[in-house]
Amino acid sequence: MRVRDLPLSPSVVDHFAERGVRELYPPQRAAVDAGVCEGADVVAAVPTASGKTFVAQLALLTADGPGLYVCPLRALAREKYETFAALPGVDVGISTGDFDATGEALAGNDVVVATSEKVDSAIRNGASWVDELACVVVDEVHLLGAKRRGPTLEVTLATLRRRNPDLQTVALSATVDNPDAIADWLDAALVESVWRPVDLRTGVAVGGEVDFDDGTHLSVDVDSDEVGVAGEGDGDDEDRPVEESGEDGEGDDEHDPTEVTAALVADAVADGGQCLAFVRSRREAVDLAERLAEDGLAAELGIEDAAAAAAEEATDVDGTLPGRQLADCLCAGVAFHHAGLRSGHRGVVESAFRERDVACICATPTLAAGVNVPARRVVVRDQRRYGEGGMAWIPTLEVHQMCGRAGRPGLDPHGEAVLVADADTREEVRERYVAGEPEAVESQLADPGSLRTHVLAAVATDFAATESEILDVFEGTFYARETGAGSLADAVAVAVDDLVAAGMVARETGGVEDYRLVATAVGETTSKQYVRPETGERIVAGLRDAADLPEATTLTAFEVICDTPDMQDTYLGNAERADIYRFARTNAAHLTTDMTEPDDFEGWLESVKTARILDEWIGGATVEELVEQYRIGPGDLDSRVERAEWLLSAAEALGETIGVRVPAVSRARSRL
Ligand SMILES: Nc1ncnc2c1ncn2[C@@H]1O[C@H](COP(=O)(O)OP(=O)(O)OP(=O)(O)O)[C@@H](O)[C@H]1O
Repeated sequence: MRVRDLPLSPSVVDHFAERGVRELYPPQRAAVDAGVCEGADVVAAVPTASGKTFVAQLALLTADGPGLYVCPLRALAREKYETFAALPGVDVGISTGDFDATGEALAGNDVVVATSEKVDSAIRNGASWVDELACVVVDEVHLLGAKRRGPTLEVTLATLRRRNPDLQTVALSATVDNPDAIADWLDAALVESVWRPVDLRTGVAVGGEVDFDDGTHLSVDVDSDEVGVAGEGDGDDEDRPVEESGEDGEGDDEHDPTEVTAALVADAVADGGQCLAFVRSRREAVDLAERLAEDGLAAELGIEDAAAAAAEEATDVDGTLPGRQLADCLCAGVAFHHAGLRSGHRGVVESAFRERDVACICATPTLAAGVNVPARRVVVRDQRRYGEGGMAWIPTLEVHQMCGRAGRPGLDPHGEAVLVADADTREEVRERYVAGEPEAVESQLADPGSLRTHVLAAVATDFAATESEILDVFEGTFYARETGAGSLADAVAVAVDDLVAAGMVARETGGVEDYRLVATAVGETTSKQYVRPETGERIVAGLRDAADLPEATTLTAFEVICDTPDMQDTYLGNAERADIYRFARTNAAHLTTDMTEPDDFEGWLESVKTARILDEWIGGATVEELVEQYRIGPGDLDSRVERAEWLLSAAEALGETIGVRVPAVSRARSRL
């Protein structure tokens, strides 16, 4: 099937032809056969990098009105926005920030690219453009199974479909175990395929010997003189401490996973190929990159000048320690990539890799989630990482997404993914990740925190005034389709009680169930400001306490907003604990929490650390100084500043709602 035979304008056909897209890939053809160009609801579950974006574009370009492309990650939204904006004659808008705005400016666009949080927020704030949509495309729909994002995604999609029964829904998924359940939920045709534009072979390495699943074998020379650097884990999820990782081969360089990885990378680069190497934590990514930088990969690939230019670009972003480390690695043709890097640095790394100015990126699994960086060989050095219950195997779905980055269409005869194991883990690694199926997607809507948030939103937007009406709102969710909305009844009742106790919802007498649920003024503001009920409650209490302090300062304002579940945790190392403790004691007069009060003292001290960082930031400290002093990633600082702006603006709105004015809040916000 040819692109020019599709119902697309000639300029759009030319646009695709210029990018080498003339014939449809088999899964794309299947999506067309399923009616994606004629308004049909379609779920496409296909491997990484097999052309899902084109299916999205087909649906959006042929829809009978404006389209919405919902994307789980902001970094990805920007990339997709640029892809769509390049289409001739299509007006594209993007909406990823400003949690409390309706985004009415988006109304005139043909296509809007947004995160599900943004769409949810727009709905809560009464945006009318969502009712005009003809088509919604949800990318990475398997993220329904993610703890916080998943419930927002399914409730938002259910709400859009309830408000607009003619809405065409197209959902794109990685290969998962139950795509039929997702298709069932959306009453959509299922396109399921394992086809890939480049064949992928996956192998397990023990020492320098790799056995691939297609029966082929590869031997690489592992340098047994090197002393491995894997050994001091520091942080994942991504910045929590991790148990030592040298377990797989300490004292035996032949099996040191880092040296095996280095040998696999060197082998691919010697053959002119680029690599991605995945490790469990940020620290490991930096350590591995620094180790690989010793191997002269830039010279091997003949990219010294381009590598030096990429390093210069990285230096231009900032002068922080991670920035300098990155620039040094880039000079040697190697990079690292993780969520603690600033988006500017991540952008330099991604585009340098696409331009072939970097031989290898050492990354945490976040890179595998959607960013388009195909490589000849992918090496997954770590398959276990630290989680809530200790070291645990990484989900198969995630490892498959990493492996799926192997193989560049038209350039490589096949992609290669290698999982580094040892003699003891070889079989388990093979069974889990080579022979094993990815996990099924499971709804997380029953999680009490998520349910409280979405119950409050349903009441505050007047979609529901009784518990049974709340269940009606949830009727269209994946959870309800899988287990029946009725099974949520008890959990919804608990959520309502919690919200009443928190002063977010009130029971007014009268109505079909003898009472009506209404949002209190605080509940309404909390929902509109897009903060969680627990955050709203903490801010309200904090503002009242702050108003009673002899002198509330900007530190007070930051302490209040940092001690909420909507602010990210900031890791507090052993060495810093005493210092932050002293800081809290010295500044006790400016804090709303007495040191004897918190149930979770550690958590509160972490909040004080974040508050202190933000207070120093508005006091004029540079990114370089803060990164150095608090061992925080520059990207982490950026994201905390951004969240602080949002939470301070929510605090101002809540202060207005309860009639409590704390000038320090506005001062902190304007200085931020
Ligand atoms: N029919 C086609 N012919 C040639 N190239 C194509 C075709 N369809 C897509 N491509 C190219 O294949 C590459 C991967 O496509 P795309 O990014 O859409 O994959 P994806 O499935 O969305 O990946 P991800 O798993 O990252 O979401 C892109 O460079 C795209 O231009």
